[in-house]
Amino acid sequence: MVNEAHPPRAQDLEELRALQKTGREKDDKVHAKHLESLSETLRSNARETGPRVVKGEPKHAYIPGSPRSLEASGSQFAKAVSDTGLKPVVVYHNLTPAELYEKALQYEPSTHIVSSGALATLSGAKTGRSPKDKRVVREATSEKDVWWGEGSPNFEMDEKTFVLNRERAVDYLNMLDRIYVFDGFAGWDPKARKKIRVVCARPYHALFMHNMLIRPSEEELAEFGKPDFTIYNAGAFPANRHTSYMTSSTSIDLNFKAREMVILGTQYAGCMKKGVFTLMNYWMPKEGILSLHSGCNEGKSGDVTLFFGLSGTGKTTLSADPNRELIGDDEHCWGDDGVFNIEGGCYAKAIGLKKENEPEIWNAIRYGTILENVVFDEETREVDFDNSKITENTRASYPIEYIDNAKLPCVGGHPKNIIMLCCDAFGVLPPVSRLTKEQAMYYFISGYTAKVAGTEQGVTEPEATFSACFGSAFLVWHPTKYASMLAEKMEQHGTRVWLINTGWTAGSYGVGYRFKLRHTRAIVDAIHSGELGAAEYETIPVFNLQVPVAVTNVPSELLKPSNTWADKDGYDRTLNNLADLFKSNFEKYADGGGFVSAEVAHTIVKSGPQ
Ligand SMILES: Nc1ncnc2c1ncn2[C@@H]1O[C@H](COP(=O)(O)OP(=O)(O)OP(=O)(O)O)[C@@H](O)[C@H]1O
Ligand SMILES: O=C([O-])CC(=O)C(=O)O
Ligand SMILES: [Ca+2]
Ligand SMILES: [Mn+2]
Repeated sequence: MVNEAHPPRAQDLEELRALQKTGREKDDKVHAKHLESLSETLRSNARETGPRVVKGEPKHAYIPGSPRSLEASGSQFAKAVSDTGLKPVVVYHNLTPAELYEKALQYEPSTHIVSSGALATLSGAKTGRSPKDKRVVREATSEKDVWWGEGSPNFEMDEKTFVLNRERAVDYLNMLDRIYVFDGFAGWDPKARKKIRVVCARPYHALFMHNMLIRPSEEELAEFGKPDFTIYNAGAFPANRHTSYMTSSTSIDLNFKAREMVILGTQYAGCMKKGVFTLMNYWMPKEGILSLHSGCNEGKSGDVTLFFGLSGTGKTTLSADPNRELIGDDEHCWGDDGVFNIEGGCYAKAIGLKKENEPEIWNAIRYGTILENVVFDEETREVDFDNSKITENTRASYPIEYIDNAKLPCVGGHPKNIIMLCCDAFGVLPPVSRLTKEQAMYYFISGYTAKVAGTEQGVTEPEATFSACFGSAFLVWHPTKYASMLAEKMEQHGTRVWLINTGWTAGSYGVGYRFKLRHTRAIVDAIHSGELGAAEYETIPVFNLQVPVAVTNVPSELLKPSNTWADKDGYDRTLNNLADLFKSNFEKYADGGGFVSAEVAHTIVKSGPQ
């Protein structure tokens, strides 16, 4: 029976659908300004003006003779269009997560919704950063500031080659049916923040930067204007291997003078966030602000802690603390007013994630969160966080406010404590030590961690990594520039420094085991409660590190690794071997790098292992 009491409000389906959505009047002037600015961003080097940029679905942008109409007529020449001047570019500017979900699900075959509501996707062949393919343009305005040569992460490129790669990326983007732009900020201090524009081909990349940058308000977006820096992400398109300097089909190129970055041949989203970080590592020290690869949180009394550490050492895991407000998990600046986060979101390692161990991160994995390269059940859409079939480096990207006790805005006072994290797979460094000022410099410049050599069967030898300032891959200036700024700030604010090993004990990887997360957390709690500031210490040999005799909720025998090794000779040998690795790594800093005197450098060297 038809219910005549409720006659339809619409006469046909189209009318019915029109009733479904409401919209607000948009300011035409703001709209036109955005289109003009987007067109300028997409201008190729070879043209006076940018392409015709339109908003809305491509069908509205249909023009006779365009590649679309050729495509519609079944022409085999559909894709063979060289004249981008006649092709309109449909640009989606600062879409909301809901809109980006829809685009991703519609156009990206590898993108799915999982049971928590998060968006699972694949980054393609590259599932981690490509530091060897990162290049910095050598040009007059920045040349003298940049750390070049041996040990530096900044492989050079000339301006001409950058233009070639930029053109390749821009042409690729202009030929697509639809592209995505996200405008946002880097840096929570309004005085220091930079306007970042990301142009990309994949909705997933736009959602990633929506999560990772600081999201502008409607007013801020209306007044955004010219960006300070633009990222062209053409990651699905390879670099031309015949171009100078290209060592592979991947190329990530930074140009400080042009204020641009070009990504070719990698879709791993982390490249974009660490590109922004590299930029800040160049710009911030120029303004007297120290940028750091670190997590950050704040206690109830307003005491701030920075967590330094290389990838996988525990910055994200340990900065998420139920008793403390999260300021950020990966990139911070320390200026005259205190600290501020660079980012608007977190990028957590997801491998082995368990609700019991990391409830804050677990709960952040929901609608709006991107899950990169995870494996899930085809029917139930339950994620198997233990599965590393695609990569060990599975990741979750979410806005910082998805962590319940995040502090917004993400700023804090001057740090009371600095915790330097390492994951020592050799199993010889103590779970916690208190560092002197000189030791703090030594361990900061050394930037030690040791990874397990690989996930292959039978490979048990850990591999030591020394990465200056716990993030050499992202540095622009010489490491001693950051180190001398850190020394000055710590001195001025009386910051205490601790070294925590979140890695192995009772033997190297393969024999011993990784410190339990609950023990590491108990150590962090003891630092924050003041317990370790007042504790009794003894000094262990070779590294001359001061180790507490007792820590609440940590078995005392764990505090000195020599206690936990069954093979005592093996312990001594491994300890001395690691000391030698530290010493030979530090040789290159013995002269102070021009930023600290040779005399100061000498006292720092003396504080390392002997
Ligand atoms: N004792 C421990 N302390 C800290 N983390 C531990 C410990 N034991 C295991 N882990 C695991 O180690 C990993 C630490 O990774 P985390 O994401 O915190 O690294 P990160 O320092 O933030 O690196 P990145 O800069 O790459 O983001 C997590 O997967 C965590 O579950
Ligand atoms: O940059 C990335 O891809 C992840 C990260 O935080 C790091 O490696 O330090
Ligand atoms: Ca992290
Ligand atoms: Mn990081």
